[in-house]
Parts: sequence; structure tokens; C-alpha cells
Amino acid sequence: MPSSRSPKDFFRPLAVGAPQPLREIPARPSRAIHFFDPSNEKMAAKVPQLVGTVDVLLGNLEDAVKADNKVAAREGLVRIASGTDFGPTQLWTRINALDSPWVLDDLTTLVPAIGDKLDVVMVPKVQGAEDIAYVDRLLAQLEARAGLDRPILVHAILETARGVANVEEICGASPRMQGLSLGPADLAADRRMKTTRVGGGHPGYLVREDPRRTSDGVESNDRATYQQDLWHYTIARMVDACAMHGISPYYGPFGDIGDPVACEDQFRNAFLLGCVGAWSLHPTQIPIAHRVFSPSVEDIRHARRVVAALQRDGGDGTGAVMLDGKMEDDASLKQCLVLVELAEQLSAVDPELKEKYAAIEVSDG
Ligand SMILES: CC(=O)SCCNC(=O)CCNC(=O)[C@H](O)C(C)(C)COP(=O)(O)OP(=O)(O)OC[C@H]1O[C@@H](n2cnc3c(N)ncnc32)[C@H](O)[C@@H]1OP(=O)(O)O
Ligand SMILES: O=CC(=O)O
Ligand SMILES: [Mg+2]
Repeated sequence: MPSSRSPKDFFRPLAVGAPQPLREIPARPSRAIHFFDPSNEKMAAKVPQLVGTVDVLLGNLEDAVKADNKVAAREGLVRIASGTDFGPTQLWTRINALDSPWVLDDLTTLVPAIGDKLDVVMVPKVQGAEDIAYVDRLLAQLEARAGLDRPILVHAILETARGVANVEEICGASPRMQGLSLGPADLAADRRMKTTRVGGGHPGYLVREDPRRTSDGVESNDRATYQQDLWHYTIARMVDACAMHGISPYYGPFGDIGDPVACEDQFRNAFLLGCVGAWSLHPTQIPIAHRVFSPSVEDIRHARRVVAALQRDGGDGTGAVMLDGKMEDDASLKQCLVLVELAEQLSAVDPELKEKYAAIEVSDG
């Protein structure tokens, strides 16, 4: 709970007439958050055909949109959102940074015009709870004036050293907080890391096998090296902070569009650590994110077998059993239920996955 508001006030609307804040953030699948620049005509033209093929479409107004195109991007997003039926696909936007000359107009334009269609506002370069408090109050005022009946949620990008230091208070700063994304490019710059990439690893960040000596005492030069994950620490902190506050963590961008293999690896590391999705910068990254952030048929089969084993003969899920030579108990059951619940949520939005998961046969034993 943030220190700036007492527990009794935490779920009160921040403006008279603003919608009631949510007590729980709905777990809507958001495996790929697909970025498009609404001022780019070619990209904008692709939005209608992307509806239904991706969990989230995000109209980006911040970095990657030229300064001269900021107004066109904002107006383009209003036009696209007004003229598109998004069906099951969520619509998000990334507004400009809170210290930029554009952000006030971003919010005061978007909320009255398309606030009823916007699910989530992504706020870049969040430094602390005070940034969320500012957006929270302003959104409440704008929602009240626009007569909106549901609150727009807020997603923070973790891309400054101070933001990382304050990650727990950011996650708990408002009932609007929906999630956090890692912003590896800005974070690297802010931390003065010596990298030049948008996410992903670096061949120089590695561990090396110890030297091996042959029987005559000569050192072998043949020592294996293993590239390490530059983002492990930050993602792990994000995951814990999000879990503690009941919101969702996401890996952010992977800039090497031409390297789908490394993109998939980076996304999978994040998935295994607890993230629910990642950004897609190019249409080719959508299927990668959907594949990675959907549990495999094998994982769901195993998870269902564990659930069945612990609930067999009226079992209540407690105790220990042996399955395939391994001990399963209350704790492994809970892990399996995470996967089973995710499969159910994904089945509700993805007919292909629904069919695959439904076809899984769970054998006894
Ligand atoms: C660090 C950060 O902040 S990351 C987040 C901010 N960055 C972004 O949002 C980047 C978004 N993506 C892009 O700008 C582009 O994909 C780029 C610059 C990376 C590559 O663009 P291009 O060189 O045009 O890619 P490419 O030639 O492969 O595009 C093929 C087609 O897909 C379209 N396309 C490319 N990216 C997208 C996209 N994100 N959404 C929809 N359509 C897209 C192109 O317009 C092109 O259309 P066409 O066939 O009608 O000509
Ligand atoms: O905004 C994203 C980043 O990596 O920076
Ligand atoms: Mg950034």
C-alpha cells in the first residue's frame, strides 16, 4: 500500500464523478503488445487487419515517433481508434514522457476522444510513485469530465535506475496499475551500461569455464564460454514487485528484428521467470510472442496430470505422490495450476489454442 494514501482512501475515485477504481486487475491475455506509429500511414493501414490476430494493439506516441510527427500521431490514433472495432483485441497507447512538451495534450486529447476504447495507458520513464499519482489524478479528472464508466488502467515502463530502485512503490501506487514493462534501451542509457542494443544479450557479457590442465600440466585454451542474460536481475525484481501487487510483468522490446531466434530466447527467459508478454515492434514478432507466452501442449498435459494425481480418489490437493519417478505435492500443484489457469484464459481468446488444449488426453499414473 502506498504511503501517500491511507488504506481507506486507496480505492476511492480521485475526482468527483470518476469511475470506481477496480479492486482486482482483470487477467486479460496480453502475450504480444504490438506497437504501431499512428502517424505512419503504412503502419496505420495495417491496424484493421491486425485486429483479432494479436492480444494488444498499442498506438505509440513516444520514442520512435519523430518530434515533428507527435501531433499527427496523436490525431492519427484518435482517427484509427474511432473508426475501428477492436473486438477481442485490447487498445493501449504509450504517451510521451511526463516531462515532455507533448504529454498533457496526449492525455487531454485522448481521454475525451477515445477514452471509452482505451484499455491501458503506458507511461514511459516512470521514476517513482509520484509519477503514477500525477497520471492517476489527471486520468480521474478527465474520465469524470468525459463521463467514462470504467477506469483506464496504467502500465509503467521500468527504464531508469531510479524507477528500478522504486519498483515496489510504483507497482503499489494506484489501483489503476495494470503492469510493468522492462525498457532495456533507455534503462541501459540511464545506467550508463556500455551496450548499444535495444534489449537482448551481449557477446561480451559471459562466464568462462575454468582452465583445464592436461596430464603434463599444460593449460588448455579450449574453454567454453556461456553468454549471460543482462536483464535477469531487473526482470526478476519486476516479477516479484508485480506479483506482490497483483499486476503483470512484461519483457519489453527486442530490437534485432532480423534475429527471431534470439528474440524467442529472450522472450522465453522472461516467460519462465513469470512475465506474461512482451512487445512486438514488427509484425514478424507477434507469432513469436504468442508462441512463447502460451504454455506448450506438453506443459499443459503434465500440469493436468499432476492436478489429477493429487485430486485422485477425492484428494484435496495436499500430500505427496510419485509421478514419473518425481515427487509432486501441494507446491508443485500450485505451479501446475498457474499453467492450467493460463491455458483457460488463452482458450477464451484463441480458438486455435483452445482446440489444442482441449485435445490433450491425460493418461493415468
Ligand atoms: C526502445 C523503444 O522504445 S521500442 C518501441 C518503439 N519502437 C517502435 O515502436 C518501432 C515500431 N516498428 C517500426 O518502426 C518498424 O517496424 C521498423 C522501423 C523497425 C522496421 O520498419 P520497416 O523497415 O518498414 O520494416 P519492413 O520493411 O520489414 O516492413 C514490412 C511491412 O510491415 C509494415 N510494418 C513494419 N512495422 C510495423 C508495425 N510495427 N506495425 C504494423 N506494420 C508494420 C511496414 O510498414 C511494411 O509495410 P508495407 O508492406 O505496406 O510496405
Ligand atoms: O522504451 C523502451 C526502451 O527499451 O527504452
Ligand atoms: Mg524507452
